Amino acid sequence: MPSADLILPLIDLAPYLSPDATPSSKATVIAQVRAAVAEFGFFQVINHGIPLASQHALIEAIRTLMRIPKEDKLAMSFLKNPCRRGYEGSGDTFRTGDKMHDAKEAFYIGRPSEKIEPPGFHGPNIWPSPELVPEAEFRDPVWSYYQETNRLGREIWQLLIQGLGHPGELLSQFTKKPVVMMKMIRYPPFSSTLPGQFGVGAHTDFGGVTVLLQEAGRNGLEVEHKGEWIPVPALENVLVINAGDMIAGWSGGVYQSAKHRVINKGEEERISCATFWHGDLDATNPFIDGKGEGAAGDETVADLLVKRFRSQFSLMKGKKTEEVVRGEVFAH
Ligand SMILES: O=C(O)CCC(=O)C(=O)O
Ligand SMILES: [Fe+2]
Repeated sequence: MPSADLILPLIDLAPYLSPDATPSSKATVIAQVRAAVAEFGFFQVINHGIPLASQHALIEAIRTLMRIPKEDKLAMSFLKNPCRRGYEGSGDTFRTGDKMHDAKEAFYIGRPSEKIEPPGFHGPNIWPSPELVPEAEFRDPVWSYYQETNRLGREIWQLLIQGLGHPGELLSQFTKKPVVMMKMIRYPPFSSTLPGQFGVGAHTDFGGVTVLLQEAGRNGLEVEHKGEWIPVPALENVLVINAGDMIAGWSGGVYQSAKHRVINKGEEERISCATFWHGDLDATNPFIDGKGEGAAGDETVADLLVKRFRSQFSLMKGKKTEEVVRGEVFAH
């Protein structure tokens, strides 16, 4: 049962991001973020720097894309793409241990690279042809939001690094060409969902920082906290931030990676967009500089992502390591 009493912390990022932020106003935000991620693994933010118009344009773009004919969406299937970019149909994701596949459909883009780069995290994006969806209605607003959410993901990473007592500049050693995947999601209305089916089944995120935009008023996200499910209200111009397993592990357990799930109980579709800001493929734990807290270990971002993708999805059962490494079974 979702708990009505608990709410996630709501953090104002202005005292950290604004041009007149001072060392002391920044320190306050760093402490708030540390406390929230240590307790809940999740928090919500205001004054995050992503313009409202850009959020609205993104949501409209996702809605537009999801309305094109099914066969045109399937022609862009992420299952056929070596870097897992493109369209994920309802039912394509089945987490090990789930009773039923996810109801959601989604579309993925990431850092664009001309060539497919092993192990399959970097490569060209897929876009619908302009005849199908004019660039002004999908590609342009999506790309512009991707860049904004990238900037915010970087700031949150820096906040987390500072929260463990390290200088924020450590991030520039950790990342020059980070893996940043963006997943645009549509949840069908409740009446189109099978009995017992979740929009997204309970899971933790795999990697670094997740920045989540929920369409205002379309609730459905719940976060597990001490055995209870906390509903996360979908509020206008409020983003949700959470830490993934890589951060939790690298922080030596100071930061939490909380389980969460989505059930759209409404009679209207729900649109959301999650950006997963991981880090450079060959980067190792940025929380270690010999000073602050942090766990030891020399695994890279690529090692941890591949390991998690292999263990979580049934899709991967029976797949050979070479196939995983080629990126054939890479999904969020
Ligand atoms: O759509 C949401 O509100 C959450 C999505 C999510 O948890 C995910 O894609 O990992
Ligand atoms: Fe998630």
